[in-house]
Amino acid sequence: MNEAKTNKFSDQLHQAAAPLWQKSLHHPFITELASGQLPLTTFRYYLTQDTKYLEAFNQLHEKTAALLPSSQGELLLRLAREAGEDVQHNPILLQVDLTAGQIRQAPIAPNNYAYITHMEHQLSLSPAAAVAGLLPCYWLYDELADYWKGQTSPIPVYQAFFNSYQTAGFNNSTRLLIGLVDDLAAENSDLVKEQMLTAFMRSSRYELGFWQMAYTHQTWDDLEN
Ligand SMILES: Cc1ncc(CN)c(N)n1
Repeated sequence: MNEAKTNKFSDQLHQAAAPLWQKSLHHPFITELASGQLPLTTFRYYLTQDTKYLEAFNQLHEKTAALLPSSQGELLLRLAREAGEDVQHNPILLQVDLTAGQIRQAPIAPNNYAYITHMEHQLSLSPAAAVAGLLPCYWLYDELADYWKGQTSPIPVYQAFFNSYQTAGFNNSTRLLIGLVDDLAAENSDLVKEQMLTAFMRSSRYELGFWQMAYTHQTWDDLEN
């Protein structure tokens, strides 16, 4: 076994989150996307919430980059640009006739709100925790993309969604962010590393919650029941 690999902080993170990520991989939202059985209204709900999420996520990159030394901040902004998730020009939104106005008018759902708020909170703890909180968004979808390589959905727009994450740009951005997290862990104290682990695990839970939120079309009224 490669000792350098097993000593990496990101390996610890991956190991801790693996059971949660397995649940994401096998969530009914994902399996029904692949089988083609997912209702289009559910996919539209997901895309509506995801567009709001990605807008906030882009801003979080900028806020986090501003707290990092300039070389690390520039790297963070570059990998976000090169990941290929362009919320302004997402062809999948066009394919399901989802307009910017419809997305704006839809209320943000509780899990989405909590996930974004959680990532924003990390900014007040440490830049390293903020970066670690961003990582599951890349890394989980990169693993999903790998899993999706063997799948073909009978619904073309669901297949287009799978394909959109199977790009060298997304994979490369994920690798760069993992490297940045490892660098930050190496530079920081045990206390900060603990913050990083907590931020990463909570983001992983909110990722799993995101599928469930979309699958059930979660609303704020649901919190009363
Ligand atoms: C909620 C969520 N998590 C992750 C990704 C992929 N960056 C995404 N688009 N949306």
